[in-house]
Amino acid sequence: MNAAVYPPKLFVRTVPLRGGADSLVRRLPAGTPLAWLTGDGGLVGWGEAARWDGAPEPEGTEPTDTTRFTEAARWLTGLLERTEVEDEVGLPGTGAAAFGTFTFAPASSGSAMIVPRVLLGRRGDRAWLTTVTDEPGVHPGELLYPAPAPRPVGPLSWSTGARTAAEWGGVVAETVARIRAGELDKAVLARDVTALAESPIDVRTLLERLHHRYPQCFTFSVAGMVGATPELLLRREGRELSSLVLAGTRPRGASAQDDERLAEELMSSAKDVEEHGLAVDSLRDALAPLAEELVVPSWPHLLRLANVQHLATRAHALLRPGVSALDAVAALHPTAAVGGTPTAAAMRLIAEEEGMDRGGYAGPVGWVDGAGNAEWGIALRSAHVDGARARLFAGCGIVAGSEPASEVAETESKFRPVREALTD
Ligand SMILES: C=C(O[C@H]1C=CC=C(C(=O)O)[C@@H]1O)C(=O)O
Repeated sequence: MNAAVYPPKLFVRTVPLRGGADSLVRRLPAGTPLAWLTGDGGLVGWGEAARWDGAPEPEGTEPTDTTRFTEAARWLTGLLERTEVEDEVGLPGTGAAAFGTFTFAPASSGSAMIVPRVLLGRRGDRAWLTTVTDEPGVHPGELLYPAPAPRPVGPLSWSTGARTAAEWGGVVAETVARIRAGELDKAVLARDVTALAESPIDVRTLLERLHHRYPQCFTFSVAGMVGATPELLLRREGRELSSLVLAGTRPRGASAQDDERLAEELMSSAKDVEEHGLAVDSLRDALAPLAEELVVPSWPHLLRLANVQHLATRAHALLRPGVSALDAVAALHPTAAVGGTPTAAAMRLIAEEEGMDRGGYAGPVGWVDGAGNAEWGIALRSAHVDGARARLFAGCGIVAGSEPASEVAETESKFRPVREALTD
């Protein structure tokens, strides 16, 4: 059924939670949790009051096609028009809110938007509960039963994805040759590995471990996509937009001295500064037509995570009136941190060379509320979890100066967050 045609009428109520909500994950029932967790708060949800599933575009559709975003935006607008909201809190994420995941490429399946039946949120010392019903005045009073504790994952068997590490190194070498021949400037190539557990994986276990180990990241779970991404495609509050662009990577060092040496090497590497610059340029070019003001620092800073360190640039914009969060998501995806430069040539090369369907990996993932506030990350350091199976993804920006062996090593560092979250 195409839910986009007949969104249901919904009744939404948000109330403050006086006792706070210390661990959002610990409130989640098992099943298919919805989550967006940041250092100091976030949103978790469960149940489905309304859902949109994007139909994949036909094979051969232009890789930069944005139909899935416009369809989702149309569905959301229709839904919000038919929604009655009582909001006693009035913060970003209160009132009507939907979680979403979009595929990297238009011809993949997996784009979805979900309005949960129950949503629990926290921002600083404010916490709230939102309930969504099909009839007015029947909001259940007590929904915060203690949930059963998350289950360990148990033993896993690992297998190669579309390509072995060695084969993928060959693809990197081929891509470097195409870049040096002048076909394009940059392409972000990814590979996958699969883990199979003996019983369905409890996503809450992954969320808890990822959030604990990567508090600066955005830990998410939406329609099977689970991970902890450091890359913020956009945050929209009112008309203010911010974005954190990442590209250029080194591992963390074994000692403080080693760490410092790797950081200095990264900050002064012409190859990484070029790779980063292309990602920043793609964001600036996509955002400029949507913005009245745009501030992009001219030099990146260093972002240190538990597994890797990155070159990072935080951009700020004041959006033109009428530009919605999903308009901005559609315009910004894919930045050259996950696609390449020029975008269309890089998307074609990715489709030809990678030998796999990325699904939601490297696509936008996040949430949007009825007032238009939103946070969307890029689904990196992530896996698609389906029952007992998790398919993990990791990719690297390839430019003329890239070396296959170091790119293979970099993918291993980028698999680590989910690999370790799966390990009891
Ligand atoms: C494509 C990924 O990372 C991107 C984001 C940060 C740094 C990157 C890099 O240095 O290659 C990538 O552009 C990934 O984690 O799968």
